[in-house]
Amino acid sequence: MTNHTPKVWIIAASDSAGASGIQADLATLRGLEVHGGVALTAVTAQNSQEVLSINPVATAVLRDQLRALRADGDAVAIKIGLLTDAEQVDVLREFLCAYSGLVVLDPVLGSSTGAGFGMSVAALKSLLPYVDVVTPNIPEAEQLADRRISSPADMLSAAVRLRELGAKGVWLKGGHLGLGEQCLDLVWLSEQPYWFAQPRLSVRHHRGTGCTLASALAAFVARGESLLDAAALANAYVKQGLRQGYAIGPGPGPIARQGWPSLMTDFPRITDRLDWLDYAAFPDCGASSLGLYPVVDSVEWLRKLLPLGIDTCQLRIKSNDLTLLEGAISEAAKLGRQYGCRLFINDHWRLAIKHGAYGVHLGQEDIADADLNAIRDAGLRLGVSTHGDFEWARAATIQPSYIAIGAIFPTQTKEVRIVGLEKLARWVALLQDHYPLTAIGGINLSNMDVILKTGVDSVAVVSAITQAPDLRDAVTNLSRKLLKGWE
Ligand SMILES: Cc1ncc(COP(=O)(O)OP(=O)(O)O)c(N)n1
Ligand SMILES: Cc1ncsc1CCOP(=O)(O)O
Ligand SMILES: [Mg+2]
Repeated sequence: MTNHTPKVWIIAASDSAGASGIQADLATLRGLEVHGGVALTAVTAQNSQEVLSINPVATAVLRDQLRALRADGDAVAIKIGLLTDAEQVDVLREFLCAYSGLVVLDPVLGSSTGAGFGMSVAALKSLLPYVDVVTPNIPEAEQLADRRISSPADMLSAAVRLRELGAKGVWLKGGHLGLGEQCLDLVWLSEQPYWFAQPRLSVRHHRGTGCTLASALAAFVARGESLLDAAALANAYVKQGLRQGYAIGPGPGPIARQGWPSLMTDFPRITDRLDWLDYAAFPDCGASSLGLYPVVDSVEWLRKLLPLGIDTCQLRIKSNDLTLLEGAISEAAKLGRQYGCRLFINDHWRLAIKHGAYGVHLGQEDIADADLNAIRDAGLRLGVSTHGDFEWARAATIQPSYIAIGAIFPTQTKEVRIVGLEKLARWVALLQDHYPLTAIGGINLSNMDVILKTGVDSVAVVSAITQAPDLRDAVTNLSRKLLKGWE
C-alpha cells in the first residue's frame, strides 16, 4: 500500500467467525491492494454453524464513523452490507446524498447459515435510488421486487422492478435457482443486461460469497477497472475463492480471498443471448501462431503482401459501396486460397461466406448483429476484438478461432480504447493456453520487444506495413523479430 493506494469504504457488520461481513470485505480489499475504511453497523456473534446474536451499533455511532471517514476525503467506492434497522438506513441515505463515487449495496436479508436478520424490506428499498449496483440473491430479490422468481425470465422482470425502484444497476445472483449444472447471474450494469454463467460448484466452504462479490466489485472499480470489467473480474474472484474455501470449524467455512483471478476457467461465460451458451466452437486456425498479421484496406495491398510469405492477413475496407466490397472480397478470398494465406474479412461476414474466405474478424458491437451460426456452419474461422476482461470473457463464450487484444498503444489508424502492456501481459497469461492471440494497435518494430515480453506471439499491424518506406524490409524485420522473440 502507498499514498496512492485507492480507498473503499465498507459499511457493514463484523462476523466473529471471520467468514463474511467486514472481515471478508477487508481481506478482499487487501488482496487487491485497496485500502478499506470501515463504518461498523453491528457486531455479530457467529461461527461456522450458527448466528448467536446481532448487536446493532447505536445510530449516533454509525453517524460518527461516517463523519470521521468523510473528513479524510472521499473513497472511490462504498460497499454496503448488513444494516440492522430503518434508522441506520436513514443515516446512510443522508450520507449518500453527498457522495459521488460508486455505491454497491449487498442487501443482506438473511445469512447463509439460515438466520434471518430482521431488516425491514421497505427501509432497504428506500436506499435503492442512492445505489449504483444492488446485488441481491434470489430470495432477497423476491422480497425487494415483491415477486416470485423461478426462471431467467422472472429474474429479468425482477431486475426491471429493482431499476424502477431506483437502483441504477442490478446484479441478480441466480445461484439459488435450480437451473441444473449451471449458475446464472443477471448482470445489468449498463444499457443492456448480460447473463454470467458458471458451472455449479458443489463445495462445502462457501461462507461470505455475497459480501466478497460486492466488495471485489468495489475494489476492482477502485483499481481503475470499468464497471463491466470489474464485474467479470469480481465473478471470477469469487469462483477462484470457492475452489479454495477452507474449514474453520464443524460447519461450512469461508471462501478463500486470493488476489487477481489467475485462471481463465474461473471467469464467467458472458452472453446477452442464453442460446449462445450452448454454442459449438469455431474451427481453429491451424497449428502455427497467427504470427505477423497485416491488416490492409485493399486488394492491391494483398497482391503485394501475399507473395512475401505472409500467412495471416485481413482485408479491412471501411466502405458501404457494395459493388466495391463484393469485388474486393471475392478477389481477396481467391488470393488467400492461391497463396495459402489465412485471409480474414473484417465486418462483412455475409460476403466473406459467399466468397469462401478463410475467416471473418468482428468487433464487439458486430457480434450481436452477425449470424454466428451461419459463419460457423459455412466453415469460416472467427476472430473477435477485445479491449477488457468483460469483452474477452464475452468473446470466449462463443469460442472463436482467435482473440485480438488492443489497442495496446495509441494509434493514428483508429479511435479506440487503449489497453497498455500490463493488461496485455495479464490476458496473455490467462488466455494463451486456450486461444490463439494477437495484439493490435500502435505496434511497430521499435516497440516489438516490450510487446513480445508479455508473451504474445502474434501482432496485427496496419501502419507498420502500409507506411513502411520499404515493404519487403518491414515484413522481413517484423517477422524476424517475432521468430527471435524479445531481447
Ligand atoms: C486483428 C484485429 N484486431 C482488431 C480489429 C478491430 O476490429 P473491430 O473492433 O471490428 O474494428 P474495425 O476494424 O472494424 O474498425 C481488427 N480489425 N483486426
Ligand atoms: C483496427 C484497429 N483496431 C484496434 S487498433 C487498430 C488499428 C491498428 O493500426 P496501427 O497498427 O496503425 O496502429
Ligand atoms: Mg469491425
